[in-house]
Amino acid sequence: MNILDKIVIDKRKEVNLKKELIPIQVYEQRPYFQMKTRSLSEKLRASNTGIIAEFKRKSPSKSVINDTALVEDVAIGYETAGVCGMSILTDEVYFGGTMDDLMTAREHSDLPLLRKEFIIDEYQIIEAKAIGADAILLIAAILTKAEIKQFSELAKSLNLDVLLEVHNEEELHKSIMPSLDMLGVNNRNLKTFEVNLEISKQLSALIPDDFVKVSESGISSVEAIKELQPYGYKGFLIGENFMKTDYPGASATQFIKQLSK
Ligand SMILES: O=P(O)(O)OC[C@@H](O)[C@@H](O)c1c[nH]c2ccccc12
Repeated sequence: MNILDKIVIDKRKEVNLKKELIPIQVYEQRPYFQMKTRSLSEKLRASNTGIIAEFKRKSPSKSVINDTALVEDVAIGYETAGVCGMSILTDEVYFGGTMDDLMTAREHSDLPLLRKEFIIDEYQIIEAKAIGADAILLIAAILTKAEIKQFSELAKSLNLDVLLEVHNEEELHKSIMPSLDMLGVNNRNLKTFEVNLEISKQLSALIPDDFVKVSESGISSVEAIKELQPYGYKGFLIGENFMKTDYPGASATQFIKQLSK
């Protein structure tokens, strides 16, 4: 069994348990549930840099990346750096994130916030809105076409932006539908952890122009972004390159300065 299959099995158990503890109606009463959301895709479209910076403590591929940085410091740092949005892992078992991380970032910043989660149930989308997210990630590798449609339409009805992530042509073909805002190409194969930026280049021509194109993972230099921009990419999701440093916000500031030159 690959790691992605394992994560999904655990996630189903986790969500089923949570559903019994916290009914959806409770989430629908939360103040953030009524909050006006900020559009990540519009911000990317209007930006010349397009950085989505991630808060990631650890990952199955790298183990610990940063276990001392505080999410509030990083959120403020990223916002000061001028990123377009912040991605926050809320998976605890494999990525060391929590829903509290997202709520803390929400309290300290006005950035569009992407809930980075393995979404396999509508419940997690309601939850995302209730904790203050502006956008959700959907991963084509773990969803059927019908689920992608159902989940993205629910997200749109809550005014959440949708970033749909693919890693190959087959996933891309089953995913293209009007209820998505952003199409992300993950340069990392979630089953083998192999990273290759060429995947973004190869798939770019197959993504219709109505979607904001995002290149995800393994981006560690300004040069890499300059290389991807001619392929139509407007968004760049960067985690480890910032998080592996002592001051992720300061690293993002340096990076964006260099990119805007
Ligand atoms: O740390 P990196 O290599 O810059 O990658 C960030 C982000 O793209 C990565 O964390 C990611 C992309 N898709 C995911 C899906 C689930 C968990 C994590 C991810």
